[in-house]
Amino acid sequence: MKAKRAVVYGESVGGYAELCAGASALAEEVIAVVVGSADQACAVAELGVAVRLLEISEDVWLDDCWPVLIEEITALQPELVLLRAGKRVRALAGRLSVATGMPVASDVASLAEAEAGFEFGLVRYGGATEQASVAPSVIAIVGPGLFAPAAPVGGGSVTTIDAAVASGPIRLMSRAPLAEESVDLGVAEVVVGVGRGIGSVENVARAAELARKLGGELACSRPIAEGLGWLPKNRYLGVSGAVISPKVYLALGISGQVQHLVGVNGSKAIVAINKDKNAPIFGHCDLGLVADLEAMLPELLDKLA
Ligand SMILES: Cc1cc2nc3c(=O)[nH]c(=O)nc-3n(C[C@H](O)[C@H](O)[C@H](O)COP(=O)(O)OP(=O)(O)OC[C@H]3O[C@@H](n4cnc5c(N)ncnc54)[C@H](O)[C@@H]3O)c2cc1C
Repeated sequence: MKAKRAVVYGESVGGYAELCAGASALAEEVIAVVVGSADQACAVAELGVAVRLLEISEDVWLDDCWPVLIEEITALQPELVLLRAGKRVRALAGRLSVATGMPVASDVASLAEAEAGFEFGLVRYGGATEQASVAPSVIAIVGPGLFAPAAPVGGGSVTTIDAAVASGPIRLMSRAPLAEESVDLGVAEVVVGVGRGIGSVENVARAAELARKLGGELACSRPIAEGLGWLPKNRYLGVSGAVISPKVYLALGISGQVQHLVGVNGSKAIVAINKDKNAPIFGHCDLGLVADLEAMLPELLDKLA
């Protein structure tokens, strides 16, 4: 049976589009809580949902908003809360769980209606297995790609939450632009991932060019971002990085360890190029090419010129 009410919190409009689609399949009423500006709230309302907006200025520390948000969500008495996975969201989920008594399901791999509540699969052991659980109500932390995004249909509404945000012990002193450019790999339809087999910074630039020609985004395995520092950390995929589900994931010189695959095995198609025919990635891809990237990359770029 469908739940009566779901509340979603998605951080970006793309995040809300996915969560609203998932929530409306599972609950009769969907309410989106937005922390930010009226413009952001209107963009979310375009998805056809009721938005509760906590309007804040840029100098408000987001964590200070949690008490208001928690009070708001608790009063709404939802059976389902969907939170888009992100760095700050786990702290919100824990505090919300204490306030509402609802359990938190993090790393959710599947979510469906059950006879009395919800049945969800949780990623375990770095993606090696999935554990099924059932609960009458749940706060689910959901990564990109679990639900196909809802298209804007209009007809939503925006109501402002009338509450003051009190300053906590941490004060926001100033803001500076991020040194890393921001990227939402979760919304790209084509992702080109480079691993250690890419071999050089020059080849990373070639892979970036390939991604651009394919209309996609460039991503990588963890060692490329954390060890070699050839790409920023927000571009690595996997259990400790971003999780994607593009139409096509092109893995270049990636061995296919489970920690990486957790981030990409929601892709509709995985195409892999690796010079080692025994590389584990070949056991997980739809199309595999045993080839040396030193020769293959220029050829691919040439073909797409
Ligand atoms: C707790 C923990 C968390 C982790 N989290 C993540 C994570 O989130 N994401 C992640 O990616 N990793 C993660 N890792 C690391 C993970 O275990 C692997 O070490 C990593 O994914 C391997 O990266 P790689 O495939 O780029 O490199 P390698 O395993 O070194 O593979 C390189 C591949 O390139 C191929 N190759 C070499 N030269 C060429 C060439 N010229 N042409 C074609 N192919 C070539 C080789 O045959 C090889 O298969 C984690 C590890 C731990 C312990």
